[in-house]
Amino acid sequence: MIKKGRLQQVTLLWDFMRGNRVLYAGSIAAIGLATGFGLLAPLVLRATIDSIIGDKPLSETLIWLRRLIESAGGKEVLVRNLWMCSLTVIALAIAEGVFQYLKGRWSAIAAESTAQHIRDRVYDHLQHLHYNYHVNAETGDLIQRCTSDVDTIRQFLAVQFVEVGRALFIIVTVIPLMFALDQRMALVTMAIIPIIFGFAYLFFLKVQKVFQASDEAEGRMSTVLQENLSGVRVVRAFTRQVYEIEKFDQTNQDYRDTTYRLIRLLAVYWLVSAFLGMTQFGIVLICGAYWAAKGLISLGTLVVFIAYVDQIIRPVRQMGRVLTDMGKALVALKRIQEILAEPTESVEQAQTKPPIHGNLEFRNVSFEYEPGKPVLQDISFRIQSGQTVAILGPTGSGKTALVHLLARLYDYQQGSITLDGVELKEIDKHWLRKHVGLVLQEPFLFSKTVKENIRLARNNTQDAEIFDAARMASLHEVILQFEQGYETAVGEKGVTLSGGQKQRMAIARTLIRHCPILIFDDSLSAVDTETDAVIRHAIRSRNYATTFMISHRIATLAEADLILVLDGGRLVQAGSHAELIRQEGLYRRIWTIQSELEDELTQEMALPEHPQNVEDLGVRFYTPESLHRQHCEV
Ligand SMILES: Nc1ncnc2c1ncn2[C@@H]1O[C@H](COP(=O)(O)OP(=O)(O)OP(=O)(O)O)[C@@H](O)[C@H]1O
Repeated sequence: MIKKGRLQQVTLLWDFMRGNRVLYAGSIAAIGLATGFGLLAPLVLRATIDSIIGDKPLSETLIWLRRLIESAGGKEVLVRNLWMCSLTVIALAIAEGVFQYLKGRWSAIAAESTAQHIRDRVYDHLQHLHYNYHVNAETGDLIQRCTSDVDTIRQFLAVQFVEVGRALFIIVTVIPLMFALDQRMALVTMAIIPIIFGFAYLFFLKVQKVFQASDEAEGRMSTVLQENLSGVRVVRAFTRQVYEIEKFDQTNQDYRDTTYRLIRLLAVYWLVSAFLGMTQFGIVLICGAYWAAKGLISLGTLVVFIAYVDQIIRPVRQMGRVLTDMGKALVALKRIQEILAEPTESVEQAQTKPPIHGNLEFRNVSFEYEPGKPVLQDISFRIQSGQTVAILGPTGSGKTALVHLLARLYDYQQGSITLDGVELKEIDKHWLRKHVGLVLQEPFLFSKTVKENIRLARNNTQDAEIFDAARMASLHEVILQFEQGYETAVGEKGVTLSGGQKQRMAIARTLIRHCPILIFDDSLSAVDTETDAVIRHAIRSRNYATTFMISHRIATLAEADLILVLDGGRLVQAGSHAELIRQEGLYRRIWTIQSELEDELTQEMALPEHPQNVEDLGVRFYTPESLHRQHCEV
């Protein structure tokens, strides 16, 4: 009985084959015809040996062969023109070749098209999965599923799938034909076939597990490789090369070992099945020769059975390979099915698309990523459209979580958030995200030009608008200094740019969207204090958006209309800068430390013997915010 999981995979494969099923059917028909022509040639030889060269009556040959012989002028004509028999055999071989070619061509086209269809579908599904899925997914493993797993399915469909058609064709044609020719010889020809088939099936069961292990080992190796390449700068900075090399070596070795096991198993399979096949051949030869010598079968019949034993053994031996590749394809299908089974971001019915101005109210909002582990608890505050809210708090206090809720990247479990009076959960997610500009903590730049990277947020943005946004992000002058200006290519993740430049580019990219709600998640951390102020003022003077600003730098937060101080997921303080420095609490403590450090720094820089270059003072390393982080983490 087919297991439920396997049935689902077969159903999925059938679904993937949609649009190409006629081609698959065509290629199965072609392989059937090719096999058919291959089977006819020995029959022509038999008639030639037994009834044209020999003296067996024509009545003993198959009816259609008799007709063919008669239409060619009968035995007398053919015995003088044996080349006609040879020509028939050659014509049959050509016909077999043509249909083999058609089978190969059609199945390859269908398989390529199916693979394209699978990749499209998986990619499309990945685009619609929940944000959290991508946060937790291993990119290397996902890439492997979208590429090498799809290729495994493609190979199975292109080569082995139609082989099943050949095997079926042989079962329904050759076996009855053999019994019609000679029952004893037919039984002898099939004596070992069940053993070969049983062995192929056992091998399939064994090898399937090894294939899965090999596939998983490859996935682990790809993940290590991908993570290492993405984080190569961290690896270098922490001189972790040796550790990373050892880690890669380990996964690489695991992959090699499982692949070795696989190769060993395959080698054993081909060896044993070849031995069984040759034994079967030997039995046919010995019995056939013995019965032919005794006159129980004709020489032509012996030739036919010698040809047929090979015709049968080849696909039966191949069955092991077919089943193995099918096992591999089923494993690959299972891994693809796992992605497709992941629920996409729910597209709730009757979601509203209200005009968005940016008046927000949080009422007793609580949120957890995982059940039982609250990240935000009982958060309440209210802000008007166009106001700026600053969020301060120790690492892990829930600042990012709070702004994630605003874009509905996650939904809160308790309380209520209203945007312009409408409950946030009732607003269409895509509509909301169109109106919320989120600059992430770690900006990602694509391997495109500077201009393309900024335009990414809005396709039809005019150059003038891009320049304007870059000016607001204090980036325009910097870009103009690049050799090719806005046409400069930035590598994957913008390796040619500094951290601050990347952050400013991400800001410019968000600004061109003119969203009524803007969120800067610690997006100015790599920018120096002065540029930070310039950017903030430019944004404030030109934008009327409700702005959320997460930062560890008091100078960045001080001008906000409302400052929220989070600690352990709770809102411990809220108010303006003036109000908060009058209160005992986290905000005043951080402000005091940062102010003292700033003063010390100013004094030191004023001393003539000290270098004037801020970088030389190591200021980036000892900035108030880095000390604040240490303070907050205590
Ligand atoms: N996808 C996630 N799944 C489960 N837990 C998460 C997830 N993302 C964050 N967390 C946890 O939620 C808590 C709050 O994280 P959050 O990123 O909001 O903190 P933060 O205040 O922004 O910190 P930082 O200043 O370091 O950016 C942390 O304990 C973090 O480990």
